[in-house]
Amino acid sequence: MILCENLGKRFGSSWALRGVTFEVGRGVVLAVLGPNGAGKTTLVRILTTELAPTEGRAQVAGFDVVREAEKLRRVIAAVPQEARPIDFLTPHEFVVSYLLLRGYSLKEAKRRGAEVLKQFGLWDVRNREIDTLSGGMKRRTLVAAVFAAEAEVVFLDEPTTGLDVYSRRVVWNAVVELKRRGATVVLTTHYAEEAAALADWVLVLNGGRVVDFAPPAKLVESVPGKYVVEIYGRDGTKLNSLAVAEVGDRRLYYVETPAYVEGAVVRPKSLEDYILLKIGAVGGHEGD
Ligand SMILES: Nc1ncnc2c1ncn2[C@@H]1O[C@H](COP(=O)(O)OP(=O)(O)OP(=O)(O)O)[C@@H](O)[C@H]1O
Repeated sequence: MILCENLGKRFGSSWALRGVTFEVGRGVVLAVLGPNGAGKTTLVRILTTELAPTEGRAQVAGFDVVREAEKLRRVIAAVPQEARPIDFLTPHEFVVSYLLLRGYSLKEAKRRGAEVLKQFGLWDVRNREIDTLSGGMKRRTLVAAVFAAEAEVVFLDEPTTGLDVYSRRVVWNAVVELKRRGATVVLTTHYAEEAAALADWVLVLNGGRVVDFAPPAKLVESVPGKYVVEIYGRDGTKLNSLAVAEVGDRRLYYVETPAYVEGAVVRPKSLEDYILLKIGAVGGHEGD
């Protein structure tokens, strides 16, 4: 359903993406993880036909992103990173007009619109001007419209950034339902727990290169030990740890068995630990 071969994008003299190769099938949720500037948005922009690659090739739903861009646009839907719904419309008007633009009849657009506005907890505010809604509700309106469109491939670039815990889960449910319907979903995120909760496959980018491409559980497995002892401003060298991640004065010790240290937090390892160890160690945090 999505195929990239040696995909690269250069801006001026620097490469935002280089040598990106991977393939995912239908009904798969792919999370793209990586630090700021890793190339996540550039990849999504190429796959949604917004940007042309400098080298390599990519296919989405059987269409080449350059040569068959027109056809491809009909079977995908996307929420770009910083997109906002049109302010002077209401959520109802916005969702219905989005569906009309995508070729739904007015009757179908209204029916489907009502369905998703309820599902996304926007029914009570459906007739308020979007301008008067909170940032999270605006973002939910946008995701609701894209979700309503029943596209074959859906791209969500940081769909839950800035959302409260309830709204985040509303979006998560939408992703699960898209997958259940057989859609392929590409999701960029900075939240490891989001990727762990939703993704079948994770593409990890750093500095424009693929660092890993694997199911989330495999990435967690690659973290040494079973537990993490997090200590702030103190030494934990007596813990016999298998690996250590350092974030300023905070040290994370990866151990086989949980150990008690005063003032420490002990927890099972997670996908976040994979990122801290693998990306934290090699990554540059541009723009942080
Ligand atoms: N239009 C552009 N012109 C020049 N450089 C660009 C352009 N778009 C992106 N870049 C550069 O390409 C690199 C990758 O950027 P991209 O936005 O894809 O990263 P990202 O992983 O989405 O980052 P973030 O997590 O901060 O959103 C960065 O170094 C960025 O500065």
